Amino acid sequence: TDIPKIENLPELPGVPMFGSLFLLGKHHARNCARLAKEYGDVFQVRLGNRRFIYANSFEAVKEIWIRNQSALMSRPKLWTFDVVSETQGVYTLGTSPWSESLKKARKAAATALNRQAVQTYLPFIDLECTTSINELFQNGKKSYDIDPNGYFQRFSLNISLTLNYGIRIQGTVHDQMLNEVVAVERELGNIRGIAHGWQDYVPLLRLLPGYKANAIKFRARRDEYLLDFYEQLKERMAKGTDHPCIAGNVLKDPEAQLTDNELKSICLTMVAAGLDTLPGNINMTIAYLSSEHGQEIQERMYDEIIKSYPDEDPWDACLYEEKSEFVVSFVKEVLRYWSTLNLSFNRQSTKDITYKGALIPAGTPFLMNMWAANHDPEHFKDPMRFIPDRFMGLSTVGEGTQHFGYGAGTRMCAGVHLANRELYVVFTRLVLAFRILETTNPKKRPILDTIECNSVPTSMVTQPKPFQVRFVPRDSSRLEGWVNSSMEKTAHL
Ligand code: HEM
Repeated sequence: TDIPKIENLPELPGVPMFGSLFLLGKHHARNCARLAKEYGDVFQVRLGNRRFIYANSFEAVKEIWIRNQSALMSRPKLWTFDVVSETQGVYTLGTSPWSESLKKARKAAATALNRQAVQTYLPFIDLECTTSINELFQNGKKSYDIDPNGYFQRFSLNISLTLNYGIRIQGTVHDQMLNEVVAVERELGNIRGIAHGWQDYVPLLRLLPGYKANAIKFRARRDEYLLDFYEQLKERMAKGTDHPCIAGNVLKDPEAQLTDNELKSICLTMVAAGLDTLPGNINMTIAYLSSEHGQEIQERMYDEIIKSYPDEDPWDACLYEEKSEFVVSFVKEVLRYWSTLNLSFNRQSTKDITYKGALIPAGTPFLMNMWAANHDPEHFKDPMRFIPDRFMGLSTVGEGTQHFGYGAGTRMCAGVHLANRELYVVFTRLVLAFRILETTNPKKRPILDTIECNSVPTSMVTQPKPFQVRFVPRDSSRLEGWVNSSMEKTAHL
């Protein structure tokens, strides 16, 4: 292995050349959680010729990712993803190893995504959320049974495009560009999945045709739409019709502190970052809400929302203030329960770390088994149950990390404020607008197991297997009123 065996730290059994790849199979998260019962919650694993440290409990993640955060700031490079980034010369912020340049680009992105900045994006959340709910409403008139996937992919992508380039996809969920971006980013997400490509760990496999060609093909398709978005922005700037946005601000500022590659890295990140994570959470939660327990949750949630906004219109007010403690707790439970990035993004240490007597040298890659930490029975009561009010009574400040849905420590998700507000608004409005029911066709019903629901188990992010639910408007004329008022308010965007 690249890193020699670490003393005083359990190691999973393996075979020559492949290490523990066969043992871990496609479901690293669940298999490691099982193996942790035998080998301890932190162990070393040989994946081909690379050595990784896996952390599989809430306490272990807290110890390594939070208490040792200054030592865990980098990301390892993997062969296939390197091919994707080869000619472009840039990584997304989430895949970049630590460097001064990354620090600058990350700071620029973090400023554009901080709590204050998110307040200025509320009209975009209003527009995109209304567009998706309205399309569900209109399509529901033809058939109540709908697969919600595309609706929230467009929601997420359009917000990213608006923030970054000042543009949005105007089409329906069948729009060609939307589907191209979703398909390509999904494949790139697969490539980044730790369990996906054994060629990352077994160099001999790289000689087989296909791996490199596939990565290059998807990289080329991504380059094409990134260029297209960039050109659209430049065209608008030339005509003076551009909207304020991250890329535009950098381009217009003669003293911009960012290089071309740093800007490119931000653009790449913005397009990719929320595209699967956010819809994965929304869609699996819609699936859950259609279940028997989901019916109870929807009724409680509806009452709680109405109670929390007594003198205001909740459709509008939920944009500005997260007044319902129940919905806030529900959102946290969504992130904990589904753990859609079930192995988070891997990290690499920049300094030695000592863990329970084991000296782990700088340069070692680490994997947070987010799924295992978020379902750790030592930390969470009934971890396998979805309990919407689980986090009620816990203040958002001073209670430490409550779940690891956004990772932890120095390289924690930079989009957390935006994502939290998006989830709060989407769930509040969905419950105000509809009763989400099970479809009458049993074959189209969702799989609700947090691991089995994933159509590509080796991917980086959970991609729900296709399913349908019924969206039945609670009150069509009220919903029409809400849609019309939001559309009027956001018409200028
Ligand atoms: C529900 C939605 C989301 C989830 C569950 C999620 C989760 C994550 C996780 C687990 C990481 C890795 C953190 C770590 O290494 O500890 C991450 C990184 C990141 N996320 Fe998110 N994310 C979401 C939405 C977003 C959005 C909407 C954006 C921005 C538009 C965003 C921007 C980023 C960036 C820039 C990083 C890289 C941070 C770094 O490496 O320094 N995320 N996210």
